[in-house]
Amino acid sequence: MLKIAVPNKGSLSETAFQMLAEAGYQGRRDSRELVVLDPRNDVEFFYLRPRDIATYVGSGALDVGITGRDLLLDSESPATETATLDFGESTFRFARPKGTGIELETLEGKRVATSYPGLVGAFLKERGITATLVRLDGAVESAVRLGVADAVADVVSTGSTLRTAGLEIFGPVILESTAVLISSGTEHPGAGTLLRRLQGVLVARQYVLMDYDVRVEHLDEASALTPGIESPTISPLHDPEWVAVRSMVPRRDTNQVMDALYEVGARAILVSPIHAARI
Ligand SMILES: Nc1ncnc2c1ncn2[C@@H]1O[C@H](COP(=O)(O)OP(=O)(O)OP(=O)(O)O)[C@@H](O)[C@H]1O
Ligand SMILES: O=P(O)(O)OC[C@H]1O[C@H](OP(=O)(O)OP(=O)(O)O)[C@H](O)[C@@H]1O
Ligand SMILES: [Mg+2]
Repeated sequence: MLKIAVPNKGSLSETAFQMLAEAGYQGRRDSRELVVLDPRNDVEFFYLRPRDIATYVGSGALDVGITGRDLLLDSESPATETATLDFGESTFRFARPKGTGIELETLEGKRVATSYPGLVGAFLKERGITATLVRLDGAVESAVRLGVADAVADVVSTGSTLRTAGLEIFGPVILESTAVLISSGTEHPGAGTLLRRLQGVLVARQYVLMDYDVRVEHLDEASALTPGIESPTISPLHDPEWVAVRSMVPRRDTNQVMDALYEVGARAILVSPIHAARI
């Protein structure tokens, strides 16, 4: 039975839960449940703090898990990233009080507050900078104002928490993070199925199915606009001068592709959602 670690709370938990449900797995019915057995799929889910997931998977106690890349690296666990899951995107950055002019080079000897000392420590060490890391659990943006640090290093998404705290980003990007699937490294037959199912959910979310009719002489032009993942499906129509085309198109490009297809003479352009996919 495949043992899967999933976030029980925090920014990643809701989307992780939704993706697993879309992938056909049994979710928990009550937020107090910590372990959920899913015998139909031969898996067992362990609801854990996102920060602890890499530790459990790295130790081999659990086979795979969903967590953030930043949390995985911070943990220094031997677990490895096997796929990105395209949610929970964030950037890990240094920030300073507006106008103080602290730079990466001048962090030497200064105090940097962070909830990710493993990640920040490794980044500074690689660059030969020695700073004092002040480990905090959260809300690190307040650390400078409260006098326990000279700068902070934290997760930035919209940047509004930083702005509100009177801070500004400086220095290089420490890490581009996203939710990831991680593995203990031991090959488990169920792990491939989980990965394919989650990738199927991502494809179903990111693509639509586009159907249209086009005159044969414009087919090359039209299918160049809708190359699909492998190649578009071309079907004959009763009128031999026309063909029907079906292809997957990135959801965010839907309207631009429809406009361009119309321009090259395609008609009856129809778009439908994809419920599930196995690519
Ligand atoms: N505002 C955000 N936008 C996107 N991703 C975020 C955001 N905040 C945290 N994350 C990501 O979520 C993961 C952190 O999980 P965590 O459970 O600590 O989230 P959290 O929102 O900080 O929860 P909590 O603060 O309740 O512990 C990291 O991978 C981080 O990059
Ligand atoms: O750039 P933004 O969109 O403002 O998001 C970034 C903020 O979100 C997270 O905080 P969270 O809400 O998880 O609180 P925490 O600091 O207590 O973890 C993160 O630690 C930042 O503080
Ligand atoms: Mg947080």
